[in-house]
Amino acid sequence: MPTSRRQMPRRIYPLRILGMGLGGMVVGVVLWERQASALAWLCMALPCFAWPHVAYLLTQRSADPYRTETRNLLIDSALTAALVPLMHFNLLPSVLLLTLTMVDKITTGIRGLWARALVAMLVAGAASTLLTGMHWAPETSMRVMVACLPVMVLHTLSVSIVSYQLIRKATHSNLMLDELRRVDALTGLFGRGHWQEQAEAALRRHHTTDEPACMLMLDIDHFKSINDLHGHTVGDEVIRALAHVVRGHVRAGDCAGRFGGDEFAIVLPGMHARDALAIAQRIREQTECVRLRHLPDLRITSSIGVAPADHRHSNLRAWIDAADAALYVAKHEGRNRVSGYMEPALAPAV
Ligand SMILES: Nc1nc2c(ncn2[C@@H]2O[C@H](COP(=O)(O)OP(=O)(O)OP(=O)(O)O)[C@@H](O)[C@H]2O)c(=O)[nH]1
Repeated sequence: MPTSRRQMPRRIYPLRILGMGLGGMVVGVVLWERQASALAWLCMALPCFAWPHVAYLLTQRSADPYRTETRNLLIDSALTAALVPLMHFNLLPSVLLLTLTMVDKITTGIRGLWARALVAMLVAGAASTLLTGMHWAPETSMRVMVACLPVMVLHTLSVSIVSYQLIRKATHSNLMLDELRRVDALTGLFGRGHWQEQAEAALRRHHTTDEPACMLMLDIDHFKSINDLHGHTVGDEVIRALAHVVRGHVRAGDCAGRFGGDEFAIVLPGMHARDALAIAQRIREQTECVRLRHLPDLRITSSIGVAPADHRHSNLRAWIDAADAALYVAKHEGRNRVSGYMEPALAPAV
């Protein structure tokens, strides 16, 4: 069961004490004004002051506290509606208490609870009218109006505070979701979706303003054998180490992402092919220097294809294909090298 559901009874307990207690005081003022019988006072005191504790005990002893609490919420509404005939339909407190109990049901976010509460209120209101008799005295005195004020103020404030907390929580969760969508969990580089959006933006800029941009497609050499020989955990470590190298060679405005398993893609906006090839060479050289602490003899190399953005690239796919083609050349020519699309392949700088 989600934590929020498990904590629901504990969260509601003090709110129920406060809400029912303040409601009880309003009803008490009405009963006092009309000099109600002791039985009427008892009928007010039990739901308003004893019920919150009974409800809490019920949830504490329940095998399914969430379900019990949902039922308790319906009982809250029924008890509130039963107070209305007891107050002889005194207009302001009746409308106020019925509205607030409905607001409480709606703000739980439990699907359909308000509709079930409405039924419970109608039944309880009718039953209470039958038992107490139909006495119609809707006028509200100034004294009762004043007694209603704390309920209005405190309820509005508490609902606002809860809404504020919920909005903060939802905003935080949305940010986390966005972060998960943007960032690859293993490497901390951009995930493929976000990388593609950035790459598309760079290509669009190239088409509209002629701003140069280059794409680097990097693949770890013989990565499958690293996995096969040393296991996937070591494979993951190698991927992370490569991501570290990549991160060390990109500027703030560049976009480095994990394209797939052992493949990385980097977009360098504003950069011409010559500079991009130099960066690719540095990344390749740095890859050779990577050492895992517990496997110092493991040698890692990478192959990198470089493709400048071109007006003939009608879409991102075409640009990626160009970088892939360059990567294929680098692999084909023996790996551990950089190959530029339309540029002659560069031998490893040893
Ligand atoms: N450890 C690990 N392995 C992965 C992950 N994603 C994909 N792989 C593995 O990466 C390997 C990819 O190998 P390839 O790039 O196809 O081939 P390669 O061995 O690198 O050969 P070349 O690229 O031709 O040098 C496959 O064995 C995948 O199972 C991952 O997140 N972690």
